Formats: sequence, structure tokens, C-alpha cells
Amino acid sequence: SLPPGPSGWPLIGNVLDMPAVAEWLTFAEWGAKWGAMCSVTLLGQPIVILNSASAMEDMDTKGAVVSTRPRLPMAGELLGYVQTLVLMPYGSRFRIFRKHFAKLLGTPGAVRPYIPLVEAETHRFLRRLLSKPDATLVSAHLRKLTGAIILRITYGIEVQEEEDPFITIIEKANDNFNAATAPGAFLVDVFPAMMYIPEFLAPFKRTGRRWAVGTKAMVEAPYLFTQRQMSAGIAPGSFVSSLLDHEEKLTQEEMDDIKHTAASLYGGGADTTAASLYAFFLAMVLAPDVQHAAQAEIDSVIGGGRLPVYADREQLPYVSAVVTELFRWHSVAPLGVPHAALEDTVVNGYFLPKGTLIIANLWNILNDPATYPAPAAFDPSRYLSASPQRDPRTLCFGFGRRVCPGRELAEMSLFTCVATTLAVFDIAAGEGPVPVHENTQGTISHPKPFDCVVRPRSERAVALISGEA
Ligand code: HEM
Repeated sequence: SLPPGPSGWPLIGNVLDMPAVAEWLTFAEWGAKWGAMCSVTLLGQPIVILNSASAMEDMDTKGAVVSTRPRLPMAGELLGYVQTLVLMPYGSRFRIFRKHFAKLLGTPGAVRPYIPLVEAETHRFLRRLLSKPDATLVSAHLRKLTGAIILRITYGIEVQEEEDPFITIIEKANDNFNAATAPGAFLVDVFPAMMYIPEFLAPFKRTGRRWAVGTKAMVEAPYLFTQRQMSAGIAPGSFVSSLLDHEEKLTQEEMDDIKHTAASLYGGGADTTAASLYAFFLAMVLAPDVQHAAQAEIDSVIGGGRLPVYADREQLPYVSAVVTELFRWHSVAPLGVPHAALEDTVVNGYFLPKGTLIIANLWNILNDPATYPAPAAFDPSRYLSASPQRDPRTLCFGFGRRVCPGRELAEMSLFTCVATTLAVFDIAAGEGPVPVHENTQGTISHPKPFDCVVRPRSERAVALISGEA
């Protein structure tokens, strides 16, 4: 049978038990009651929830069998996201996309060429933060930073200081994606047969068609820009330009794969990394002792004469532990991205029929007090004692064949931003009540907005930021 879980009603199953918000908290309660691998059924659709690291590892052993994605007609088919990696079903095209990703970002060696680019974009971020340190703009500055890094790696596009047209197009599409995948937002995801309803009777189809224009613009506009730059002989090196270098030898299908792999990079990488970095600012407000300890390490190892760089990582173990703790403390994807069983399978003695949805409750796994005592505390020293706690990187990126392919770039972006920001800025609480760490709803979850005060640490820091030192 399926793993145990709350008993439901005939036909509708557990529909009435499903929480409307913060699903990860209710799922955690079910885990405590029914076991780390528990299940519910929604209108006949079985859903297995993984509430512990070992349950996720057991699932991991099934490899490809548990590595397809559920069918989501709204975001996948109507908006067109099934063409991008995150919603693509397991199969040969999926493997081509993953190969592109592996070559581009799969190892520390593969991402090494991007170090100067990540550092340069991070310096631009520091300058924006210096000129507009308002708490309400921190999140926007971070989105611009992570978007700029991905656009340069993928297309060789350098973003404009004011409103950048590509970022505007892509963020609009990503907002549509988030709205389309919000739990319970579109009934057609529960009843795919609704796809047969003619459009004049189905408002969701009209919404889908409108939003699909945004997806198309996101996929086409930056790609066309790079193609034009290549024709003019002025395209800088990038993922797209290197693969299109011998365009005449590529089939239409291969070019289409390159175009959609490129689009998958922004969707997977920009908002996730920005969410993690926004959590860093919150953590510094809530844990001033951690901030002071990290700054003391930077001051003693680097001194005030330059900004830290990625190559300093080994010499900055405490700052590195801040990054490690960031991966744990704020769940960027509290419920990961749902997997689905490709065929009938048995895991831990439980039967999962083909099509079963598999959800890893990453929030709960990363807040498990047995692995991480006092999990709500932001405490980098967890990883620095003689018996360090488990590296959250083995958990926060999901599992199996769908494990996040952007891990190395995430690491580099986070370290560079955290180390340089701490070197030159103090981040303190604002005047209002002490902020609380809470996740926003959505597949990609940010900390809820909070007040803070960001100030340069000294005149010397100002000179470093503005490049005059
Ligand atoms: C803090 C940073 C990040 C976190 C916590 C994170 C986390 C995740 C998680 C949990 C998944 C779902 C894995 C699963 O299905 O089991 C995922 C998938 C994915 N991530 Fe990341 N990610 C981050 C950064 C990035 C970056 C920088 C990129 C690319 C540049 C990226 C690209 C992707 C893509 C394309 C997928 C879909 C993979 C697939 O479906 O096969 N991510 N990520």
C-alpha cells in the first residue's frame, strides 16, 4: 500500500485536509504523526511526502523511476514551461538539457571562468546599495545582481543600470510562472481533462494564452539579441554564443534545445539565489554577533586594502560557514519541485503507483532538530566544531536525477556577495519591531519583507566600493 497518512473522504480523498498556506508546516506535522514517508490522496491522485533526509535518500536510490515531473497543464502546456528544464518530463530531451547544464555549470572547474564576471557584477551591486541603501530596495538590488550574472553567462548581455529591458521581460514571465504554479490556483492542473473545454468557455485558457506571450518573449528576446550580436561579430563569449558558433552545422531541433536550455538558466537560477541573499540580510539583522565575527575574520585576513574575492574562501572559514548556514536556514524551495513516479515502484516496502507525486519537505528536513539543534537560530558555528553538523548542501538542492544543476554557481554567487557585503557594510535592525523570519508562499520562497539599515563601515569602505581605493 501507499505510505500511511491522514484518512480522507471517499472520492475527494484529503482535499479538505490540504492547507492553504505554509504547506510545509502541515506536512511536517503529518510527518511527525504518520512517519517520515507519509501520503495523502487528492481526488484519486496519490501524493507521497518525504519528511526526513533518510526518506529522501531512500527515494534517491530509485533514480530515473522517481525523476519525472507531474503534468501541470497551466504552467507547462499553456504557458510553455514544459519546454524548459524545470517542468520537462524525464526522457531524452531532458538528458540533453542536463548535459548542457553539466558542461556549463556542473563542477567547480566549469564555473571557474565566471569568477571575474561574478565579482564584477557583485561590485556593481555594492555601488547600487551604497547609492540607494533603502531597505525596500535591497531585494530589488539582489534580483538585479543575480539576474545580471545569469544574463552575462547565458547570453553575454550586460544589464543596464536603470530599467533593463531583458530583466523586465524575464521577471514578468517568472511572475506569471509563479502565479500559474501557486497551489490550487488553476483547477485544470487537478483535472487535466479541462484542457478539452473550448477556449470561449475556459477563462484559464485565455489567461494562459496571454501569459504565454510573456514566456515566448523571455525565451526569444535575449536569444535573438545574441544571434544579432554574433552576426555583427561583436558577441562576447557566452553559453549561447559558444554553442551557436557553428550554427550552420546545427539542426533546428538542436538550436531549439540551446534556446530553451538558456531560458531554463534564468528561471532556475536568478530568483533562487536572490531569495537566499535576501535571507542573508535578514540573518545579519537577527544575529549581530555572527555579523561581527564574520567581519572580524575578513578584517584580520584581508585587511582594509581590498575587497574579498572568491579565491579567499579557504582563508575565510567563518564566512564560508555563514554561506553554509544560509543554505540551511532559509529554504529557498521549501517543498523542492515536485517529482513524479515514471512507473509503478516500491520504496521502503510501500507501493507507489505510476504518476504518484513525490514532494520533499525540504523546509522540515533542514529544520530537523535531531540533525540541527535549535534550528531557528542562524548559527554558522554548527559546521566548525570538531563534530560538525551535516552539510545542508546535501539536502537543500533536492534529490536524484533532478538535483539542482546550478549548485556551483549558487555557491560562488553567495560567497562573493556575502564576503564583499560584510567587508564594507554594516547591516542593522531598523526602527520598527524586530523582524521575524517567515517564508513567502510559492515554489520559490523569499523571506517576507523586513526593515533594516545598511551603512558603509567607514570612509575607506566607501572608497573600496566606488573603486577609488
Ligand atoms: C540558493 C540557490 C539555489 C537553491 C537552494 C536551489 C534549489 C533547487 C531545488 C530544491 C531544485 C529542485 C530539485 C528537485 O527537483 O529535486 C532545483 C532545481 C533546479 N535548479 Fe536550483 N537552486 C539554486 C540555484 C540555482 C542556480 C544558480 C541555477 C542555475 C543557474 C539553478 C537551476 C535549477 C534548474 C534548471 C532546476 C531544475 C532541474 C531539473 O528539473 O532537472 N538553481 N534547484
